[in-house]
Amino acid sequence: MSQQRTGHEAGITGRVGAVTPSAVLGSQPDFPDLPEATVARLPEYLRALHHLAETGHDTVSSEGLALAAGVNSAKLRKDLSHLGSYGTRGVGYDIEPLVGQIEYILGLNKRRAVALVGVGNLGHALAGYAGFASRGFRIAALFDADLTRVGELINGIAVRHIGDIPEVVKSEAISIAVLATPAGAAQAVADQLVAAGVTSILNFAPVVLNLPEQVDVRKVDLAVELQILSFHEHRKSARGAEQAKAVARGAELAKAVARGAVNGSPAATLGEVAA
Ligand SMILES: NC(=O)c1ccc[n+]([C@@H]2O[C@H](COP(=O)([O-])OP(=O)(O)OC[C@H]3O[C@@H](n4cnc5c(N)ncnc54)[C@H](O)[C@@H]3O)[C@@H](O)[C@H]2O)c1
Repeated sequence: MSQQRTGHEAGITGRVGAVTPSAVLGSQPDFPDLPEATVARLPEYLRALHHLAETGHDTVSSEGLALAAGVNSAKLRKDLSHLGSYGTRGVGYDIEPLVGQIEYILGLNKRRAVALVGVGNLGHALAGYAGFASRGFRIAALFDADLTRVGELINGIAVRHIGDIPEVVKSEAISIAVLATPAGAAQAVADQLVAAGVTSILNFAPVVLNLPEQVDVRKVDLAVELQILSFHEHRKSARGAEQAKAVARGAELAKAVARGAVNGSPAATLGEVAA
């Protein structure tokens, strides 16, 4: 699933100084100079590194990590060099410190409380997803406007009414919210969340949110992903058709050459085929 920025949606866009391993792990953390595409790949490296650590590895080569993360190894080396991590020739990267570095950069060294608004089909699935906890997030609150849903327990968390957003966002120190309401309700709910103190929103509703500049919004749209795959399918079939035509033309050409060789006038027959 890819995530897209729309309108003023933001991520880490600025290049805000360099980082060294000691800056990451030391007492005076500085913030790294990271292109946004690198930021988008860091979670993949982290996932792959966790898996490698769980399967008993202490070190990994750049090729091994690139393969596990599904990226090109030159890109991976460049990304990790932004963190001041260059690996050791012949050994590769030490997994544990690299995990620490990436977690620090992604702000995952503390578990973040997340609110989810709109506990319908999608919201239920998200609220029940165990993967958030293992990746550093705690679903701290669930909200819905439908009173019949209020009080329902999902993974031990009771659904609250959206009227409780200000109180709960404050008491649970929530800065990130996931929006899974119908499109028509999304802007008003986002405004409520922001007024309560939320500063980052993961928006699943198919609508562009208009929010203050300082609020980071990421949009997830599976239909857009399918449309992109549809483009690739279309291109493959168009190319396939062209290739089939080229093969047919080649076969005609070969026949013409053969006929010409028999008749003694290949140039004329080649001209006929080309036409
Ligand atoms: N991004 C994606 O890939 C993707 C995939 C599926 C669905 N969606 C979108 O996610 C949203 C939810 O889809 P769904 O199938 O779960 O819908 P749903 O109708 O099952 O659930 C919507 C929930 O939002 C609640 N709600 C309505 N107004 C609200 C408000 N003002 N405040 C709080 N809660 C409110 C409803 O009571 C309901 O529980 C839709 O916008 C849908 O288009 C996105």
